[in-house]
Amino acid sequence: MSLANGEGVMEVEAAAAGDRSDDNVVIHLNDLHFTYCGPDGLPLRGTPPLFTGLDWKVEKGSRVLLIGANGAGKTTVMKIMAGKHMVEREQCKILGESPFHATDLTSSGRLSYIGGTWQRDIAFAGYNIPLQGDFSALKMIEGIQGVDKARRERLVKVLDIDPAWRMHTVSEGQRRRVQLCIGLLKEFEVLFLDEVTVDLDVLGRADLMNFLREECEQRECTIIYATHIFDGLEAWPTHLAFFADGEMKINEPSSSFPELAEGRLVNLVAAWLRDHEKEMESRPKGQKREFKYLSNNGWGSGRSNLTIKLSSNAVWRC
Ligand SMILES: Nc1ncnc2c1ncn2[C@@H]1O[C@H](COP(=O)(O)OP(=O)(O)OP(=O)(O)O)[C@@H](O)[C@H]1O
Repeated sequence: MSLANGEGVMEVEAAAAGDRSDDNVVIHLNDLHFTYCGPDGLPLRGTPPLFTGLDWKVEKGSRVLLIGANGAGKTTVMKIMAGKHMVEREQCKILGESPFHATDLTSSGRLSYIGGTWQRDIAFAGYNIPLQGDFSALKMIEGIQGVDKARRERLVKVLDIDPAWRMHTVSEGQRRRVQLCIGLLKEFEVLFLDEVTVDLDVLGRADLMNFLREECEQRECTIIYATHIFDGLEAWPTHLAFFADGEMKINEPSSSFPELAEGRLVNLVAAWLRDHEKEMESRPKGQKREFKYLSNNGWGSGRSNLTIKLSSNAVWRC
């Protein structure tokens, strides 16, 4: 670029200003494209891509409530941001790095993802078997190396974990508490929480949310929390993000919503969902859409959860 004319100088200044305004951005989705693929690694024919150019920036220290209807794509986008699905490097940056490629982000604990139930696939036993075994909660928790002892003790207290619990006899809620403790042991910089409070009792949930809020305030870490349970959450988020149709429809600071101060978060969310439903209903039906698939995002947790929609399933019968 030539700096000889005034235009060039202005362009450089504008670029520098843009860089500066991004200094605090820790989560950056930039024209994100994503499609779930079939067993052959190709997009399922006729299935629309989930994201076709999703942009999102989140600043350091934010606590974002990620809101959206069932199937909107919250889990998928969180998994992409947690490095569990491969996308092009430039399309997803967490703490300045591509989370799929920069494995040190997750191994160091700087980026933590806690979601789903705590399950694994076990040969001959089946898929999604809850993690269990005749070992104690303490053994699991102490198995995580490089953790500050005071932090560990605090978390065990906050989550009200009895170190003597045997993991094969605990309830769902107790198992969830141990999962949360393990996910929070390291001092994360960015945390993705995907509907993890469903099994917690009211006090357990309140204590956890207070702990997370303190973490953000004291250490300036960033949390994205996807949930459908909004009771008592009004004072927690710094931002609300409403996600629908593969787009971030609303992404605003909490101060923009008087409903929060009035304790009516659930009404606000219900209105967004209803408006979106109406918008979908008013769209012309039966229109054939052309889909453009930009990249293949092959990760599928070791097995296919997909419906095979090919015209022939001969391969699968042989
Ligand atoms: N492994 C998969 N293979 C193919 N499609 C999938 C897979 N996982 C999810 N999907 C589809 O992607 C879409 C988004 O799912 P996702 O789980 O991200 O939504 P969500 O917003 O988290 O929903 P919920 O609120 O119900 O948890 C859904 O239409 C779902 O059917």
